[in-house]
Amino acid sequence: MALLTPEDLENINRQLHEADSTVRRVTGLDIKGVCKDFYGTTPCCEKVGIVPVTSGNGIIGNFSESLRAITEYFGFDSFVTTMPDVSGYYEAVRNGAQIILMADDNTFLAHNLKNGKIANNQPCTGIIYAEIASRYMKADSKDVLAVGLGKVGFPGAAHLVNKGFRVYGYDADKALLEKTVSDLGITPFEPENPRRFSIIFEATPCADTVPESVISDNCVISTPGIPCAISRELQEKYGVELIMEPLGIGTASMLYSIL
Ligand SMILES: NC(=O)C1=CN([C@@H]2O[C@H](COP(=O)(O)OP(=O)(O)OC[C@H]3O[C@@H](n4cnc5c(N)ncnc54)[C@H](O)[C@@H]3O)[C@@H](O)[C@H]2O)C=CC1
Ligand SMILES: N[C@@H](CCCCNC(=O)[C@H]1CCC=N1)C(=O)O
Repeated sequence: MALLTPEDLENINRQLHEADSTVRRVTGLDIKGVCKDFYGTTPCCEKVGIVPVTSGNGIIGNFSESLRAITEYFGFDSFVTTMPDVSGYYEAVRNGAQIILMADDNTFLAHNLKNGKIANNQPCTGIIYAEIASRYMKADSKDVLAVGLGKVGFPGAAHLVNKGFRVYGYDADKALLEKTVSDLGITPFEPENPRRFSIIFEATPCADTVPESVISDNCVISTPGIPCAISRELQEKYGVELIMEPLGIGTASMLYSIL
């Protein structure tokens, strides 16, 4: 699993603000507005306990601190426990947390202790980035290119199919692409005869996975994938609306989904 680095999370508040203004330009709503409209829920200062976890590759510098800044940005009352792991979980509950946020190297979860609802970051991230892309006000058709059909990309592509979009899918893993084509009934995209899209959704751990041949002027590229799916040069050349942020939008999706 591709893990975040402390560098990915630098200036998380600036990254969130920048992503929010792009989301507003693309959909007419800010991230809060999209989450509220999509999930039908609104935060009202729920107490969120953020528990650092030392397993596997261990604690990621400023991961917990970023989650605190993100939860505050979206209207929650949050704290990071002083202890990690089991002791931290105990500390969070004893200090009145209604929602637990914690992540090991494979699963990043949000658990609402009051209503029992639980969310996983990977599907929640794919679905919210796909939802934002699907709300692009200037889209010229219902055709979408989805690049990367893994733990984040597949749920996002499935969400776009469910919303009635014509999804053209691509993944470097041919077997996975074939399975996704049959599971979701999407069209396999062939890089050898490309066409241009006004909506592109990318979720891969590789850079430059969206070729120039598929980019149309002012298209939306909604991409949780890290590193970025296109170069700064291509983004400027085509006036691409790039929705890309390392942690906050996916975390908001998790939290709104369990309220
Ligand atoms: N921004 C955010 O909030 C979040 C970002 N992520 C990031 O999203 C990315 C995807 O995560 P997962 O879905 O969990 O990974 P995954 O490994 O389950 O799926 C990635 C997929 O991309 C495909 N792929 C790799 N290189 C490719 C290429 N050049 N062209 C086409 N397909 C290619 C792989 O075959 C794989 O199927 C990672 O970079 C991860 O760090 C994950 C969660 C949240
Ligand atoms: N155990 C560590 C956190 C590990 C998080 C690993 N997961 C990722 O990097 C995923 C989450 C969103 C994007 N990638 C800590 O508590 O500091």
